[in-house]
Amino acid sequence: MEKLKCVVPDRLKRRVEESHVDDLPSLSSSLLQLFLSLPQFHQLISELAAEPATQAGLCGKNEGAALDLKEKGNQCYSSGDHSQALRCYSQALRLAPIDAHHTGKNLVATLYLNRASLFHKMGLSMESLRDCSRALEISPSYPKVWCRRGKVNATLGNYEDSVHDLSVAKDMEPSIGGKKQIERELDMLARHHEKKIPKPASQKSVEIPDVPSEIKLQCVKTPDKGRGMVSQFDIPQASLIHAEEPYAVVILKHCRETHCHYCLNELPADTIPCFSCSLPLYCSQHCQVRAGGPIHIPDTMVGSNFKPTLECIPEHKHECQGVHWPAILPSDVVLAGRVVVKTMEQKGQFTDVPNLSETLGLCESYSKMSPESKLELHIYSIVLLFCLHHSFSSELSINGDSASQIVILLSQIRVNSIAVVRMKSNTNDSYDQQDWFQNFSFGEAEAASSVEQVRVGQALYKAASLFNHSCLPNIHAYFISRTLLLRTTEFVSGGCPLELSYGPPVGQWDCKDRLRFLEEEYFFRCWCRGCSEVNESDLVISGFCCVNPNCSGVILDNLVANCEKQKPKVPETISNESHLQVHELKDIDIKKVANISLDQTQSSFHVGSGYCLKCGSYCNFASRSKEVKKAWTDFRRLQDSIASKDTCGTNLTDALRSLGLLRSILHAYNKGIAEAEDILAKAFCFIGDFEPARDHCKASIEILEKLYGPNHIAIGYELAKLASIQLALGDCTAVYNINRLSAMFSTYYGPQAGIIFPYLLVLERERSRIIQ
Ligand SMILES: C[S@@+](CC[C@H](N)C(=O)[O-])C[C@H]1O[C@@H](n2cnc3c(N)ncnc32)[C@H](O)[C@@H]1O
Repeated sequence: MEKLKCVVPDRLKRRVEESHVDDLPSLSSSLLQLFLSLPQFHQLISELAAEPATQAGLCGKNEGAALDLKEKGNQCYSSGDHSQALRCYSQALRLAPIDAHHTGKNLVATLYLNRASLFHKMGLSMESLRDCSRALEISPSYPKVWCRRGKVNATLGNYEDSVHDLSVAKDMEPSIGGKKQIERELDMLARHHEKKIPKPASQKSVEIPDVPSEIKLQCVKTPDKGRGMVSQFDIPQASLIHAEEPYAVVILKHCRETHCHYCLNELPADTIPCFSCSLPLYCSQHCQVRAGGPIHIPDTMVGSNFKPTLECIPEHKHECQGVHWPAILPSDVVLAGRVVVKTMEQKGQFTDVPNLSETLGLCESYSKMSPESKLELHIYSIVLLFCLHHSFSSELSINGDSASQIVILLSQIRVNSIAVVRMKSNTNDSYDQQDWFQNFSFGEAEAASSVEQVRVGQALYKAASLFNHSCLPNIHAYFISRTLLLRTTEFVSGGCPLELSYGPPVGQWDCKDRLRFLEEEYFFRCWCRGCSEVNESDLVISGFCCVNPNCSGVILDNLVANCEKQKPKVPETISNESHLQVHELKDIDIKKVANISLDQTQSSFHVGSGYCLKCGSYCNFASRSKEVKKAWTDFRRLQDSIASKDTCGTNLTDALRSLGLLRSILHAYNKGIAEAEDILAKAFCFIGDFEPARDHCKASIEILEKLYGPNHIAIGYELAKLASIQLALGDCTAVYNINRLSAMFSTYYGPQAGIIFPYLLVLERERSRIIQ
């Protein structure tokens, strides 16, 4: 990419810099001419798009490597290194061509059989059963697989299935010795079969609820946010208002080895690879078929030139010929490829990239992008066009019009695609133990109740792209597999905009940071209520306290003050505003003073770095900031000592002293104090001193309630930690906090709360135990 950027002459770079959407076809055409004349461009395309000449390519199948891994897996199995054996077999499955044979057997079927035997040995019977069935689908006349599946079914208590499988194995087994061995298995099975054990429950499948028919949404034109969605009628809090499957989706690179490339859920141990390339991994055949297409394999294909038959229009199909580009190009470019292919297939035309703006109806951001980003879009659009020409349709014309359509699409993806996230949650079996809370570890509770969301994919949802952003959102987005669900987090009256948060909301970041994030990521100046009206959270979140001990005012730094001054609307009444976030600030008059101070026509106060908004007293902001920075080194040290499981005696004392300092310098609701209190809670839990841990956790929550409002989901995660500490202390007030967090989670996630956040179920079980 950098090499291609460098060869673009300044004259063309200037054209890119000044270009608008209307200029794109001729500009794309000029860039295309340029690249076509460059040998390094052709070299790049052949590396990305040509099928690997040798089987050793990055994404191609590789029989030799698969056989080596199979051997290594067998050795590890024999020496008892089960986890390494599993890695070897799974990697071999990824590399083995579907038509490869070894010692007269299909290699893939043999690998599934070997992995099934390993799973059986490891006690993973369901995984073993699934692998046996996969092997039989490929090679239905493989007696060893029938025999293994018979044994696994016996372990699972599936008596009839077991007898059936072993009987088939016996009939197929060519050797007398082998037949006798299977007969012995059958006899043993009959002796041990006293009573039939019920089959284990099949894998959990999550129902996606329907949006109630009375929820009617409308797309309207707004004065400063383009189109937006509103409700036609009043909608109660916690209502599901929208559910949508993605138009296209792609897994992020860092999740390729850990999450299913189709549904984006975490991978089980018995992963399934793609039949045609070595890139994707799937959690089930269901996902593999949807992504790569079903496969029908005759058992009699030894030595034949077998090519798998791919049916329907699976999304990975055009990328899966062992070519490198899906592994190398950025995720949003691969996503663009999927969108182009899907659109062309839907239209049934394969020569020109269709007019995507018309087809998708999404807003674009091209003109607002930096010259550097624009040039990147142009280069990627041409590269992608060549890759699609090679892997998808050789009829696809390579011209300025098609390339410019892809430039627009890439700019649409920048502002309309949604990150698919998963909650990082520890579903450790130890939660099932009765005495878990007696052996409580804050680290475990924190991992379990972690607020951390991991981005696993990037997707385009056509209808959901019409929802605008607000830093004070009234709807919440979450995912079940790849389905996007939107739920109201408050009562929304008919005609009101329905807006979700594209980034950190009010309470998490101050206004200047939010504005910068939205400008950089989505190219717009946010005009939501949180960024256009003064709110208390933004004033105090990074504020300092007044030097005057009798004043409860707040002192802002220069950047925050400037940002607040630019808010065009300062609400005149404070107490009657129903939507205000912070209802019970002790020093509510900060807001009144802020309103006057920030409205420069009415105020004689200085609003700038170092002046108190309430009394106008001045403090040396720079020197106080330095003290705060220094205090934070103590908290970092404490965090490090917890992370390295050191005893933190002096570090804890230093951090406690620094908390006092922070409290004397920062405003009482500064987010930094909440973070410091949280670290202290963790440290006290670490040393098993739960009472101070509880107090620090509560102190942190009190501040967060002021910043986010009392019912925000961010408080829910903190309440999960507090309730865990209270349970460890045998403190029954945990019940109150569990009730609160249950209510919060069902507002945000409805009946799926326990799936999204499994730790909630653990806490609810504890609550039932206490109440009984
Ligand atoms: C995903 S789209 C939302 C639908 C869009 N308004 C439309 O007409 O298609 C995102 C774009 O909407 C606009 N937008 C969304 N929220 C906004 C806000 N709070 N303030 C200003 N513009 C906003 C921006 O132009 C942004 O790039």
